[in-house]
Amino acid sequence: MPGQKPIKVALLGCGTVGTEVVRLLTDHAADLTARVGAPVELAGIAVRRPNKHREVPAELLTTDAQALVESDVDVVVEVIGGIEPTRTLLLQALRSGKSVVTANKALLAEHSGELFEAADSTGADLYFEAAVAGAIPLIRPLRESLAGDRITRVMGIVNGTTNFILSGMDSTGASYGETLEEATRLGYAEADPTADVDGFDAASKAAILASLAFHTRVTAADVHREGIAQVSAADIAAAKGLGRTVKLLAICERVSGGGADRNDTANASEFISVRVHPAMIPRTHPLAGVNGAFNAVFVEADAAGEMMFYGKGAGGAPTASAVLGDLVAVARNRVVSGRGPRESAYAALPVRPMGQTPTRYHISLDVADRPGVLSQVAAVFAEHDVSIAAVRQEGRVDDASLVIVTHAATDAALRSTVDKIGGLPVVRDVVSVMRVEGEES
Ligand SMILES: NC(=O)C1=CN([C@@H]2O[C@H](COP(=O)(O)OP(=O)(O)OC[C@H]3O[C@@H](n4cnc5c(N)ncnc54)[C@H](O)[C@@H]3O)[C@@H](O)[C@H]2O)C=CC1
Ligand SMILES: N[C@@H](CC=O)C(=O)O
Ligand code: NA
Repeated sequence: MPGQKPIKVALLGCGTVGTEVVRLLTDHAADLTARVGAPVELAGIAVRRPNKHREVPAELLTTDAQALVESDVDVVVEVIGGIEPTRTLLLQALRSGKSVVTANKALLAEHSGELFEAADSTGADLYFEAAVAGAIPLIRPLRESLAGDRITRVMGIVNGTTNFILSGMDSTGASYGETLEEATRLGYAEADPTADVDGFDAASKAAILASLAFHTRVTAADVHREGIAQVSAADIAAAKGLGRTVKLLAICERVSGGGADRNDTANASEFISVRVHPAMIPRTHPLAGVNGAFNAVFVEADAAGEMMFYGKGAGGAPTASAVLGDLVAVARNRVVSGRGPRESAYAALPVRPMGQTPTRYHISLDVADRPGVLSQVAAVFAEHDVSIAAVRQEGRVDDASLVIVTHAATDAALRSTVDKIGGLPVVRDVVSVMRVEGEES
């Protein structure tokens, strides 16, 4: 592209992902120029400690991220993470007409509204493929490919660290601590791994997916969130014994209801439900075979039917691949003075609280092996209006295990049922209580 003005890029952050972004930009410079139609030039890299980055050209490093954003660049690529200073830096970039590419799901899940408004104020692009499911193309399919369809459900495994831990516990019996350490060493875990383990990372991703799928602004605060800290070896063993496995699922659903006011969930004609929690799924379910740091997401749409997206959801290189894809897209837009998709939140569907979202449960109990136990337990379920779908009892010498799977029940009904059952003299221990997904109800 002789004579074509270069697209100048500011990179904010040079950790696990940033280092790989620099490598891909450098290694693929000629191809990127050909694909964009102009040279893509790294103008500077903002870091905290320049002496820790011997792998990147020293003359590009700066500790002044704000000055870099204010300089004569076209695109700001943000791979620092967290809310501040990134929110301020990206608002500044967008308000001065610079396109932004970010991998920062935590920021998008809380502040996408103001970021999109800042982008609209100047016609800048905001792209974020890396923010959900790393390398897997998922944001672009939802924002563009499926923009003409009606998406009804998005469900999947969107956190590599927790999937690495749960699949390790399931296959090798490895301890929770060991696998978390390994996930951190491999660059999957967030700077603070509690964001992964407590489900915050998956909840941010669920908020982004639900916003795109349902044309509604959904924030992390709208997402019901449970992490994996409470998943015990007993839960994993109970699941295995019944041909199931435990996964941390992000589930975004369109649900019919009975009004149109976003805050009036009792009378809305359509809601959405957005939740992240561990669940037992059948070992035959396609998500059961998604192991290690891999992610997989099912999307169901009226006309398209069912689709599954699978691949590497974490790690430096896979995430950098998604960042580079976005960089090429925004750079191409600048070359032709075009623009990518804006925010689409016109539907503004109400989010149904988890308390009104029934799910199925698996309950394992250690009980005394004597006549009448099952009827005592069943009576407590009936008393709380929780309907039993299946029961399995296995006797041992002096005690037995009782496994119950319910039809869909609310959290509140299930909790009071389990509390009362735990207090029955014939129940020795409530071994495991977990939601069940992926089975016919
Ligand atoms: N590691 C992964 O697998 C994935 C990460 N992401 C997201 O990518 C972003 C970056 O993640 P990682 O590279 O893993 O994190 P990291 O912690 O390895 O890198 C972040 C870097 O930013 C630097 N930094 C912090 N504050 C700064 C400031 N004010 N100015 C300049 N540099 C600053 C840190 O020193 C660090 O080197 C996060 O938003 C993360 O959620 C998204 C998908 C996958
Ligand atoms: N910490 C995240 C990284 C990618 O988003 C994960 O484990 O999936
Ligand atoms: Na992605």
